[in-house]
Amino acid sequence: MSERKSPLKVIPAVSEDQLVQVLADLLKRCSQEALDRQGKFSVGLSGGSLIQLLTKALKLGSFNTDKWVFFFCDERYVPLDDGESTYGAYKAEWQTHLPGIRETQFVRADPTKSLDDCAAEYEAKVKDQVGCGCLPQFDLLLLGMGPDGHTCSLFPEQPATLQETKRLVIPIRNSPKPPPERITFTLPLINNARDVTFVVTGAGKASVVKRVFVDLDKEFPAAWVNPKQGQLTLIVDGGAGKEIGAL
Ligand SMILES: O=C(O)[C@H](O)[C@@H](O)[C@H](O)[C@H](O)COP(=O)(O)O
Repeated sequence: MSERKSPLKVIPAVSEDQLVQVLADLLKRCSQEALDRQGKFSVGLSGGSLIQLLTKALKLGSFNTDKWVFFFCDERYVPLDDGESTYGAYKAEWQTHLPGIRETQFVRADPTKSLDDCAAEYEAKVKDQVGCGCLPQFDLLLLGMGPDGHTCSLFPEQPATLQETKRLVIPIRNSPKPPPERITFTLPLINNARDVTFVVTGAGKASVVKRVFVDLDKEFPAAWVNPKQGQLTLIVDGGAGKEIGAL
């Protein structure tokens, strides 16, 4: 077990409605702080169940999102119109439910480039648009966690990815979860964010939630998320939080 740089804030939710409300409250606080500070709000998105939960939270909050910019903490290396694309999934969902969000507010990866170039170019986009010296600082990263303890596209089977110190976005080959090729944020970028929030649901993840967030078991990539100065938050439902006494 190793120390956290800042205390973990656990927010349990008894129902999906409550979880969506918690997420909306978080977005309200983080966006307000960012807009007051720099007139722009940079958010890193993840895929999976977060897509629909976030969509519901954005609808609930009725936010003015004009100055919000959306990045991808990881992305599958597939064409943008492929059913597996995380960007594609957000685009489809938000076109229907949040038509006020413009396509230009997404900072997308370019899968027409080679995988290495795609990752390097995405890093350049992050540096250019999030800025703040040589190590960009996101206002908020929204992360999911798989039952294997992966987060972003940092998988337990590929521990070398956790040792990256220079590159902020790296290519992933042979991902244990399909599709095999991806790009992902690395720990230096993730751990430099002002707010990092995991949203984890389902009883199937209860034991890994305990091993990651209580035991800080470094076997699991999610346990390496430890913001240097930022706030780490875990939003869980009753199932995912049941072994940490969250509810
Ligand atoms: O690219 C992917 O394969 C997914 O984005 C994946 O990394 C997901 O974020 C986690 O597995 C958590 O997903 P759930 O919240 O749906 O379990």
